[in-house]
Amino acid sequence: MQLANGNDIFKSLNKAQCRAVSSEAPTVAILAGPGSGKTHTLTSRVVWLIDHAGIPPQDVIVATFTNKASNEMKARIGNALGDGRERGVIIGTFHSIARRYLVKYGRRIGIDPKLRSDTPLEPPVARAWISRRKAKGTSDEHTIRDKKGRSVESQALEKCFQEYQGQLERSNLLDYDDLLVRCVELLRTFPQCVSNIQTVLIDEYQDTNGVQYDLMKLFAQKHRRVTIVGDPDQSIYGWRSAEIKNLHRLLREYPGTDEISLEENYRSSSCILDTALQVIQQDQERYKKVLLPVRDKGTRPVLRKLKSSTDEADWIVSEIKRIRLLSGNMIDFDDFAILLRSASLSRHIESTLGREGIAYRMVGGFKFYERTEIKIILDYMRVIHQPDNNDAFARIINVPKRGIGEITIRALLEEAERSSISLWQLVDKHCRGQRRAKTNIRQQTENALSGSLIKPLSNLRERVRLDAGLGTPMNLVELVQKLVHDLKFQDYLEATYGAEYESRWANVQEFVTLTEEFMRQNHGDDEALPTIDGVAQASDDDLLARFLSNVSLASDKQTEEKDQEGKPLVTISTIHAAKGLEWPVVFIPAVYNGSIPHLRADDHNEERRLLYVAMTRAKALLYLSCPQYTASGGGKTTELSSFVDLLPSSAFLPKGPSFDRPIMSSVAKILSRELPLDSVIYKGIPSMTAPEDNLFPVDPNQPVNSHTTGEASYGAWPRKRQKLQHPAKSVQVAEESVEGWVAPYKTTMQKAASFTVPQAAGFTTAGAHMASVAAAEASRPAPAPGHSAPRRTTSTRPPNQRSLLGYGYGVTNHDKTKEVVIDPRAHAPSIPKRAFSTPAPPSYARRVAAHKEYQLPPPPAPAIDPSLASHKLGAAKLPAGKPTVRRDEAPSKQYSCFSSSPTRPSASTPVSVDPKDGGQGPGKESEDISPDDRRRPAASFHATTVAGSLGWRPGTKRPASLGRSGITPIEKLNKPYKLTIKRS
Ligand SMILES: Nc1ncnc2c1ncn2[C@@H]1O[C@H](COP(=O)(O)OP(=O)(O)OP(=O)(O)O)[C@@H](O)[C@H]1O
Repeated sequence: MQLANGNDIFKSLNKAQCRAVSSEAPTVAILAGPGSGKTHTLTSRVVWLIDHAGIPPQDVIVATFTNKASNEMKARIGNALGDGRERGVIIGTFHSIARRYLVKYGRRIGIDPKLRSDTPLEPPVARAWISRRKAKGTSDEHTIRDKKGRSVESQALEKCFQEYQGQLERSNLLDYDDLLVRCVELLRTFPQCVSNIQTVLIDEYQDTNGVQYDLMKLFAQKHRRVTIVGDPDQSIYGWRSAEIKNLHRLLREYPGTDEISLEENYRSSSCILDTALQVIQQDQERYKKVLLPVRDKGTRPVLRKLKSSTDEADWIVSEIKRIRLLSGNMIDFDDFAILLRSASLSRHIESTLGREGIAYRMVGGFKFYERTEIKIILDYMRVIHQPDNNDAFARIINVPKRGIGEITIRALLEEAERSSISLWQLVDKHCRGQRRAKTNIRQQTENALSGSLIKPLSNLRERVRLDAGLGTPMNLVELVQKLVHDLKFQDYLEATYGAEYESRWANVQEFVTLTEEFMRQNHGDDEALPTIDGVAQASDDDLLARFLSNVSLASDKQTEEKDQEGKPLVTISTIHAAKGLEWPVVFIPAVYNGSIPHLRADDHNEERRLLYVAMTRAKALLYLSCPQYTASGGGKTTELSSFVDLLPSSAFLPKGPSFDRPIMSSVAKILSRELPLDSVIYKGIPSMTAPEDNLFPVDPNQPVNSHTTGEASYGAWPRKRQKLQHPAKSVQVAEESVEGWVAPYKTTMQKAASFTVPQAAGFTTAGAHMASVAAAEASRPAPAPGHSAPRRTTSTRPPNQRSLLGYGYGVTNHDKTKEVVIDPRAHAPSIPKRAFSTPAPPSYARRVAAHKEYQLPPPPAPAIDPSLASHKLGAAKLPAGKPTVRRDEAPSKQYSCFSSSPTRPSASTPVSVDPKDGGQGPGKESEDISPDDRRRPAASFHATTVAGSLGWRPGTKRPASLGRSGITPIEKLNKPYKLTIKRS
């Protein structure tokens, strides 16, 4: 059908969608599965009704579930109509539409147009009861049970309800539920208010509750023209009184409804859809319907098992980076969503994203450190640490309530300022009776403050201070637990937030876990600076101070991210808030019993539907994960969610897929995007990047690969800064696959004199490193005559891990025969296989010697005062000038974190790296250094920082990565080749 502006809205619709859009029936019910185009169809129907059926936009009401959905829908209608007519459509959530009617016509039922909404109500049980009573609409069920399952005396509640309502009316207040209830009252009493409305359309109908159903009917009372779209399988708001039975009610009350089902899923790959359907089909009572995939098969969803929640977060972030890199940025950060059953699960993921400099947005809630309950505890800790922190003290002085009003707090602050003392000191003086006259603080308030704030906090302060000499000091975990206990914080949350309290309490528990982890990771003085002769250092053993500054850095980072408009952001969302949305890649962490299905959920079918909703948000790649323990180094053991456990193991891949060309092409096809050329993809990949999901073992009981193999990776930073390993091991990695070859060019590593000196534990300079390596090499006993030097291993890659060189070319045999054969591409016959077989690394000493052949630039003026040149690194155990340890005695750990990483243009990395990384990442470094460079090991420099002429010397073996023509290694990666590496 051509619109007036020439657009054809039917062009993007299938047959069933076209029928739904142009149905002449007064009532149309479109019931279909996820991704079948319900919202798309509803939007098109609005356009059709306005443009084709000629209904004036202002006579159309469209109710959506969220403001975001209504904004999007309005934009789409506007795009199709193209002439601004969409501005007339009454579109919004039920609440916002109801509010509009009450503001315009509410006076008729005694509502002042300047009505205000929302007011806090206590106690919570009564509040929940009242809310549910209002949500039921005309339903007459007025008894409920409280949280512990006891039936609540409805008479008493009724009285409470009447008093509550009376108070609201006297104050011209409407609470959230009232908006709907009073609008129903208005439209019943004065139907003429909606006499113009010709048609009503409802999105996400399965989540309407009783009063919303009443409203829908009242909006449409004149013409009884209603269109609804919904999916009973996606009903996830039962806990908010959504009623699936509204569907039957509609069919009963609107006979002749045109029921249309949409059977094609346009969103997800067929593999994702199959697995999601297997989950929802476990519910035997559901309304069955057909849902057929339209998209490519794609790859199977991943079910990844990890050791702990911390590992889980690290793995998610490493996978995000892997996908982004190996897709050549075809998939960017805003294509990823991490969907959580509860917001309290976000903390590890937020902190890992922050540490990695990846910006994210939080949908459906606040970021962890911005949550009220967390802010309160932190403020208490700040006051304990520094009682003179006026801001923090003023925020907690009446939280929980101590009978101090705003006016008193202001008066106290002013008095403190006049007297040039802190608020704490002032209140302390009042409480001791040392001060009286100037404030209006009353005696009983003083007592309350003294007993509930000053004394307990002073006491805690004494107990956490190491220098108090009061025996074993209280540690951070004990401090938080004691605070939470003494403040009766659980009761406070319950009394303040009612039904919402559980998720807030879960955040508090998560905060306790955070302190436990902090304690585990900070038992030593990890933040030591080099000691300098004659310059004394203060001891930094105040864990509370360190903890608080880490938190500030992390939360500053979150705040800064607010300003990153236009920048692609990873989305973290609750599953509930993700309804109706879609992303190319979706992660669903914490898939264990207790999380999903949730510990306190009554309705397991609704929990299953939640998982189904989450899984069906994914277009091309879907990842589920389950940590073995809920926290690192301990925590509770978990059990895989029974919804997933019931599925055959063949439904999932045990780890992320290999993103070779065929797989990435299929992903591109599903997303209708263009996959960049291999050469473009390779250019963006730092050398030595592990192309596989191999950073964590598939069996979480096995040790973590990255820590044991030292394989370079773009994965997460090690949680704890690595101590300096013996240099010999680093050499081994640096020399991988280039034995017998003398570097004919200078590398950044050889310009060690120009490096800056990072002064943190675990770091050394490249120069120091090279000198010690040369010394180690020199101290190696010469091989006996007739014996060749012991052969060094050519790779530290584990047998099951593919080299980056193999990416995109179909590696075969890689762990069975210990031989990696990278299939040739047809147009690469000129490079003989043997030329690249088993290249052995040259000695590092020879490379150092080679480096001497080149003239180094004159050394820059010393950055450090020569008088301080005798400084020694504190915790960093630097090798002595002449290492005595022989290479073959070297410890097996590999040092993979050189701070002397050269600055590299970070063209493909739009994320600016914040040196303030929450104290959990690397030390302060140049902001020019891209995150990838930060963790690029020394071994990788040679491929990317070539400064001299290229080419290879006759008589030496050509390195695998350097072609005959002397092209740079990275260019070589962009060319077709055939490579065989024999692993000895
Ligand atoms: N006929 C079609 N041809 C191609 N793509 C379509 C078609 N119909 C819908 N789509 C696309 O399918 C995806 C899902 O559509 P939409 O969000 O409308 O589905 P939905 O049924 O409302 O999903 P859900 O119930 O899961 O929220 C969107 O990306 C949409 O553009």
